[in-house]
Amino acid sequence: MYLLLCSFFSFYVGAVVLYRLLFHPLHTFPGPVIAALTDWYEGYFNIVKGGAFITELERLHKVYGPVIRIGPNILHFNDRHAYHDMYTHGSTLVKEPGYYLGFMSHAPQGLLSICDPQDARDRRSLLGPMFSRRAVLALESTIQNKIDQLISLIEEHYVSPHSSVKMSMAYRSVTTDIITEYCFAESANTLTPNFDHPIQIGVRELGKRVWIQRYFPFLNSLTSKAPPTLVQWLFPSFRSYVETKTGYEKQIDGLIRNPDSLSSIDHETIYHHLLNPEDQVALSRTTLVHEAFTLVGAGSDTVGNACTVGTFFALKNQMIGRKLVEELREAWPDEDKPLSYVVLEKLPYLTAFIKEALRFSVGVIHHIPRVVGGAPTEIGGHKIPPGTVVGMSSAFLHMNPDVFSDPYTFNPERWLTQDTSTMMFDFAPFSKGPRICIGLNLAWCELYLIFGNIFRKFNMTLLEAEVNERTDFHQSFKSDYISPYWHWEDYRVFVEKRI
Ligand code: HEM
Repeated sequence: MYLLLCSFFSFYVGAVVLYRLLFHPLHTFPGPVIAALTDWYEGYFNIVKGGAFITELERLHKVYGPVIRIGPNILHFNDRHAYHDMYTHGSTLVKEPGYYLGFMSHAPQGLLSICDPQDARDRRSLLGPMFSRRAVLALESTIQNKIDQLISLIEEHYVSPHSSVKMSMAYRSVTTDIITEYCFAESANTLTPNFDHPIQIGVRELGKRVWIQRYFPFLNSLTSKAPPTLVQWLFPSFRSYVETKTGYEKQIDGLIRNPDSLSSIDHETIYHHLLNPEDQVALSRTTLVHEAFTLVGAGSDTVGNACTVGTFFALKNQMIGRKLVEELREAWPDEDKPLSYVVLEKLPYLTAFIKEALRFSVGVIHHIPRVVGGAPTEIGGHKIPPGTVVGMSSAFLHMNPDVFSDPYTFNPERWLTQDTSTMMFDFAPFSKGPRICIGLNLAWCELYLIFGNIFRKFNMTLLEAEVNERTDFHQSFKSDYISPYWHWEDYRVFVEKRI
């Protein structure tokens, strides 16, 4: 019996190997043999090598060319035309459920994980008004208030030659407080003097487990079904997740019990749009909790990351920092009076700087996988069979020397040239097409206000000793945990008040 089972198993494995190597519709695409056989090729780099698949992709494209087979049924491209075929014009391609329901297994009913195009359109139509430019301008003062809190904390605790600020944590604290206040009119209040609120520490730690969650989503189902106290006891690092979830549930339960209380909330929130939608079925309590997790997750680290990267390069290259400050000082002579977003966004150097920060910080560094629909589709000049999973990390788009000359140099000046249309077409920090980031208006506003205030009000100096000079994409200076993790991101700065 044992022998029979072994023979059957060997026969099965042999047949799968033969099929994947010789008969699978993707068998003519180049790539490592092991990747053609198993999805665990990518899994190995993601989990065992700590987010190193992005570096491996760079190597593979050098060896095999612009299109490579990175899994039995997955192709990765390094070709700007392919990017636009998949995302910009790719409304027929849909999100790949295995990926989204895996890494978002704590919030599968939130917008980010919705794969069906009609369902996504429905949800976007509910959330869209909350994140329109008009809505962002209407809530600008709530964003500015949080930035004022950040400025006060830095002034009170760090304007001294004896202390320094870890900017990544300062930025993540302010962006978390902004997104929670903006969405719920209830800030998470993570802006604390040491910028070490447990939510911040927890999120960064849990972020590094995103690949475990992606490949073993059932672990999340288990923890979400178990009593919260047991989860916290078994996994102390889940504490902030459990507490955050309980906080969302409390607010949502209160609103469901007493919908009239919506009118007494300080300002418009997502619940004004999501509770009792006019032309859609009411969203369940679970869906509301998942949406809250999605918006906070998508809207905090991303902006914090762009701020961390931009500040690093503005301080590393003093010329960039000087130009920023000169422009800000001229436009904003009295720093005690706030300067509005609509004025800041007209400043050419600040605008160029923010675009460069977004280009360099990439946004979402992992390729965002899409599935080819019912008919073969042309992508980057290749006929791709239905059912194939395709993708391209926007790091390859942003670091393409044919469009962004000397791409590994952080250079805001590139955006000050006459014609930036080709660069703008390939500028995709928020992705493109029907599933483009829904929070991009809010993100731009935050970036102008945060950079504007920080560089106008403080003179910052990088603690050189802590800085790893490597900023090119060919070295292992970054990790792909869906968001990028920069190995130098924990740099610290000395701060002086600018007079
Ligand atoms: C610099 C800041 C930001 C960057 C670089 C960024 C980047 C992105 C990218 C690349 C996507 C596509 C992801 C995918 O298809 O898998 C996305 C989607 C999304 N983003 Fe952002 N984002 C930023 C800020 C925000 C903010 C402030 C919010 C707050 C509301 C937000 C909410 C979302 C949501 C809900 C989605 C899913 C949209 C959908 O699937 O239809 N993002 N973002």
